Amino acid sequence: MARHLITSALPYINGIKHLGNLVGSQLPADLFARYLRARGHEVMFICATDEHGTPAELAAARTGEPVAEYCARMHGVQSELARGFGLSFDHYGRSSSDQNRALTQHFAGRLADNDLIREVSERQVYSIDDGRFLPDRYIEGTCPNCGYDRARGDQCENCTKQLDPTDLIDPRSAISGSTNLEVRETKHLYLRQSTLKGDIATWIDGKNDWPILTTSIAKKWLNDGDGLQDRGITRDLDWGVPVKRGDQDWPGMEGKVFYVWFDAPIEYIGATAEWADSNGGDWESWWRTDKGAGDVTYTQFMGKDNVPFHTLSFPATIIGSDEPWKLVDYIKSFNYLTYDGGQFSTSQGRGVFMDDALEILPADYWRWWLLSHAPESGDSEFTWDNFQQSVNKDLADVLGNFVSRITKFCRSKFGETVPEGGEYGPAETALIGAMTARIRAYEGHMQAMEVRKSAAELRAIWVLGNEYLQNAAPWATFKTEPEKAAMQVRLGLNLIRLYAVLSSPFIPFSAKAMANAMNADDTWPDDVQQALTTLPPGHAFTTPDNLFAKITDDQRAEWEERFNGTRS
Ligand SMILES: Nc1ncnc2c1ncn2[C@@H]1O[C@H](COP(=O)(O)OP(=O)(O)OP(=O)(O)O)[C@@H](O)[C@H]1O
Ligand SMILES: [Zn+2]
Repeated sequence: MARHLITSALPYINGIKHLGNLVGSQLPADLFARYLRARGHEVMFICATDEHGTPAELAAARTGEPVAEYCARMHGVQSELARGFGLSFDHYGRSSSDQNRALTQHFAGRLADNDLIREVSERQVYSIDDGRFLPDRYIEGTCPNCGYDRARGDQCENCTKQLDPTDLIDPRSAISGSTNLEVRETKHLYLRQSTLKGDIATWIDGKNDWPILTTSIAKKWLNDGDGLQDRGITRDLDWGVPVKRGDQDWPGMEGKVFYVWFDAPIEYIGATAEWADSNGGDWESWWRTDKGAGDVTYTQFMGKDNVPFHTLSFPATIIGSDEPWKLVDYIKSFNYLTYDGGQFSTSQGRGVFMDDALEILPADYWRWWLLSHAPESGDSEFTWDNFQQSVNKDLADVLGNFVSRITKFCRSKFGETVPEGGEYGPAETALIGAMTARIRAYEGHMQAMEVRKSAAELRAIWVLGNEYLQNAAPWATFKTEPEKAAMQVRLGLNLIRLYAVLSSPFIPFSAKAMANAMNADDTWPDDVQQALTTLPPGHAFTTPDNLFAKITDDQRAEWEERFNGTRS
């Protein structure tokens, strides 16, 4: 048994996540966590909402709630949806927690002690009417690059150019619209990442087994242009972790908070501390190599835009602290899922969002499609047509049909108990051989986090059973050799149990329904031949309702229409 720490990129708090967010981080992390648990490993699976930063404040301002209340409410909404999708977090925390606040201040203090923080005096736009600075998205104006008149202080959405608030032409406050602005001097803390460049480069260079997507992004930021740059880690905002040096005040930094990207990854640790505080566990044994985390394997999951922060900034914080914190061992990154010829977009409400998805179909339908089409080697596209085909073929025709045929046939001829009699012949021996080879391949892909290959292998395992059933044809055998038919059905019922165990990381709800129907445990099939005798003659089962309903053409057309615009 090994110990595995798994984290998913933190979903941002300002709204409900879309299917792209789900398949780019939380869902594959859940797949891996469920697989490792099924193999008997000790797993700590952590996620949390990322709650600081200007988009949260602006979203709260739109609903009229105080930002802390807005975040608490949205955390509740996201937790509920996570449960609905079967995301099996050991803890789903909040980056605004007391634990994260203390840890963030602690890291900043350590970095300062190690001379890795410098103070920079910079010019920022100040709104006289609002009585505050206007960082990032708090300011809008005309883009100096393309002339778009609603560019934001951090980026122009039209031409994607990264901006500084002082670059904007005709700037105005995003809060009040006021143009009564001036540029004022303000002091900020910068993390001296450039000093750590050598250490980080050496660390990345040692990661030969990481996905190329991960290392290529890291190396680009490390080496392109002037190389790794120092980064501002504070902001003139109210909402966030107050700037402190450990538990001491930081002279000159009064009223400022840490930048959201500084405190968000620290919340992986913070959320584990939250877990420990509510469950009585030992969080340090997962994170401190001097306190038991030496044997932990740590894997992170995220979409490609989050890679720089996880390969450079967060490691700079960890390495720079010069304390024995656990560094990530493997970063599984994803390309983007696109929606029907365009991008998923939270700000524009484009695509399918987690709440709507669960309203129209059960979670397993989405889990299966998303994981079997995960954007691993390149972007992948969601289309309703592809979704319908994949659900109908893989889930309904292959798996669902197998379960239904075996159980219904058995019930009609032998009753709802596993029948006895008959001996394996060559067909069964061949099946067990083929099944064993495929299951071992499946394990290899799952261990390597090859999500699509794992899905393809699982599907092939389902197909093997279907082909066996088609050839064995117990409904025909029964007429002349009832004992042989009994053996075939017994094997089929045991295959259902086997499928429940193997499929549970992908489709946990349906797997549970299958296991419940078979009154079976969830022991992993280390020995396939033996696993197929788990349900002995006389063992009672119940015939499950149809596991999967097919998506009709009418439904597909209706949903295509319903989700082809944007939602507010
Ligand atoms: N279309 C996508 N496909 C795959 N992963 C995505 C996609 N969009 C975002 N992600 C990933 O989803 C995770 C959660 O992201 P987050 O909640 O911060 O939203 P985001 O990146 O701001 O996306 P959006 O701008 O669409 O709201 C991150 O790991 C991010 O990289
Ligand atoms: Zn522009």
